Amino acid sequence: MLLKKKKKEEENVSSSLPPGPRNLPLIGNLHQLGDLPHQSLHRLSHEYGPLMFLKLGSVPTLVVSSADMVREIFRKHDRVFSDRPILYAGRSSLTIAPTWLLPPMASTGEKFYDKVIEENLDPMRHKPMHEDLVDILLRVQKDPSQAISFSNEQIKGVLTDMFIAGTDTSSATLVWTMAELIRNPSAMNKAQNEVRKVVKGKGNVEESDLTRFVYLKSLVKESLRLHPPAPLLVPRETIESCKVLGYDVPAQTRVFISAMSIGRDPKSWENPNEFQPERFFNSGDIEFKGQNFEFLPFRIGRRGCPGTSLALLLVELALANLLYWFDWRLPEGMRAEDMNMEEAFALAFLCFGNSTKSTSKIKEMGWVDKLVCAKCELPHGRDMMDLGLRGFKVDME
Ligand code: HEM
Repeated sequence: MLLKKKKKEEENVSSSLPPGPRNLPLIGNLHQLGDLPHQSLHRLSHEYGPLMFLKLGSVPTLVVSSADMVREIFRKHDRVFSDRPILYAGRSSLTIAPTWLLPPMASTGEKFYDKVIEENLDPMRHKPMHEDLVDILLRVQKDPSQAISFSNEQIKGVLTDMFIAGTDTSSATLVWTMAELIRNPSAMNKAQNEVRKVVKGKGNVEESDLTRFVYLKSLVKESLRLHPPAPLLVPRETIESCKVLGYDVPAQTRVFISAMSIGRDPKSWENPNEFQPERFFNSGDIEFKGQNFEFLPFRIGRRGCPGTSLALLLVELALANLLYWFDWRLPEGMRAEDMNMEEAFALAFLCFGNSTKSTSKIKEMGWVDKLVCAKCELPHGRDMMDLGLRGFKVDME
């Protein structure tokens, strides 16, 4: 064992760096990433351990893939590991979107947000009852008493961030949860009973009902454990060099925290690959605040997703409405085991190194179209999705 570890260590240029695969000139380890980098890194970490060092092109990169290692790092070096690579910082304060990567989208987005800002500034505009996000940003921008100042460009950057970081992640969570429910009829029954009991004849699930859904919340957590939409979180970068368990971690090392490996780590979770919402049931202990190192779909330490509450609200509300309104089942002859649960590359714009990769999504969404409404016996899975997603839209507006 010791010898094996020694051999692995020797594969790195300097033995004081954490273990990792040998890298090639120029490309480093890029050739080992494949179509689904989070899965390739997960496999590699089985070989090299939960603190793995590699090079993506010339970029020194650290992959952290166990709760224990995350604990070790973030208890001691939270600040050092809280920066983002420079490629995220070009545009706005929060930016996770390297807009230069997607020129056509970026310019379309630019025009769109120009129009939004223009409309909000129009003195003839009908004043809505509540200020929207753009109104608030424009108000703060003009207020001389505010300590911060920012340009229209930065407002556009913030709106882009929210759009990019918020939409695909939330819908992927909803879709994975639906898929798991279809494969687990007893969980589906429990969730449906809970929602229908709480809402009983009201006709619609409302935001105020959400606090009463204990089982439904555990479903969403379990889905995020197994299928985190940002399986490597969003890349961090070390501010300065530091030592982790005696290994050197250089300054400006890119850091991927493998939320996916951590969520399926058998040391932290019993039957880690099984969908068992009960593990979270009534457990107020395991939360999204980044302090439960075995469960990190939204954040770790001081830096994390500012949209967590909104995301949970959107997903829970959509899911509850879908459970309230529909009995879901697959068409005759199609078995739950036949559903394709493979992940596929999906453009969710979370940036992985120098290319856009990848929140994980179910490979073939064909089954969504085939979902049958038990009341009218017609396949209208798409309508169901629309209903859920309309919930998103209404709330986002
Ligand atoms: C299920 C839905 C979502 C998931 C799983 C998710 C997950 C994440 C993760 C893992 C990060 C990086 C955290 C880290 O490095 O520690 C992040 C960052 C971010 N998220 Fe989310 N997110 C979701 C929804 C949203 C929504 C709805 C919004 C806003 C409307 C949003 C806005 C952002 C922004 C702006 C950042 C960058 C923050 C920074 O760089 O400091 N996210 N998200």
